[in-house]
Amino acid sequence: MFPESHTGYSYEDCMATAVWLLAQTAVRPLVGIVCGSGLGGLADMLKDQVVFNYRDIPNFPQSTVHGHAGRLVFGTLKGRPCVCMQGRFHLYEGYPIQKITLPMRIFKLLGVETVILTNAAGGLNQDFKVGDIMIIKDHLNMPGFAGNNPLIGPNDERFGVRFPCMSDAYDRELQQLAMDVGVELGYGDFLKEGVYCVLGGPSFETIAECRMLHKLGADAVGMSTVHEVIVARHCGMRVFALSLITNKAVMDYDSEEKANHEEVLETGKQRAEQLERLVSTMVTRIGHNNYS
Ligand SMILES: O=P(O)(O)O[C@H]1O[C@H](CO)[C@@H](O)[C@H]1O
Ligand SMILES: Nc1nc2[nH]cnc2c(=O)[nH]1
Repeated sequence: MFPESHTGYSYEDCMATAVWLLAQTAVRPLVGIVCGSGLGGLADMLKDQVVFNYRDIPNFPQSTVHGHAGRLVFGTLKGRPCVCMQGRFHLYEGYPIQKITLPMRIFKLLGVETVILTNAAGGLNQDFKVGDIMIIKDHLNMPGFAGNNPLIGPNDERFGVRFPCMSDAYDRELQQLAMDVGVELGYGDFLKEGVYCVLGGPSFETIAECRMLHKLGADAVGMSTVHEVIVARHCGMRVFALSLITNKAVMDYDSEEKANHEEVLETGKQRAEQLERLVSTMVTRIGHNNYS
């Protein structure tokens, strides 16, 4: 049904990748960042970079999407050790769901405690504008409803429990921190919060689908993040995620608008600076070791 859907990636495989990476950099990251479409500039903020192309990392998939560079960048962000995925993997690229989420387990084995995920998304909430930043407070996992969940297959307790809780997936303290930092930076007018819905893609939604998702309680729709969140929470990392609203979902049969990837990348460029400042300021204020 799904590509290689039951071939997991063993603890030993993940450990081998983590050990390989740790042998080549002195950076011991506590924060892991995932850059969404057109948001790879976040990785460029890291100082004293050690960069790996995905193709050179054992067991790593390759980025195939325009706007996802395919580099794992280690470095420091205002003195804090970080690792940053400049490019993520999506279901529609044809990878098994376990493979697109593999980097979360490698983050864990590298010592990462907090994961910050970003994405580009279509706005369903009628109060949202293009360029708004939505702090994700919850998600709707549509592929999960159809039986496609990254934790399907044998469970290795060294990563986490068989049935992980998801009602606390998005850390509330980090949501509040983002709101506080955003307001301090003067971003209050375009900082929102809401529910992100993941679909498989790569086709964008029909008008009827957008209307349905909105009725179901989704504020934004995209094709990523949720699978990574599930795997990150399963192995006990703290999660913060945000969506840049890059386009308005088309909800009206009279509309002439058409979702397209060029607009997504263009909006990313326009908001890059604020998004980078928001994330980097958050990183300097995140406590570690028992989340102090
Ligand atoms: O979620 P990210 O990786 O930001 O990318 C989003 O942008 C692409 C569509 O333009 C899709 O891949 C969608 O998921
Ligand atoms: N599914 C989906 N993904 C997106 N990524 C950026 N915009 C969109 C959108 O409108 N729909």
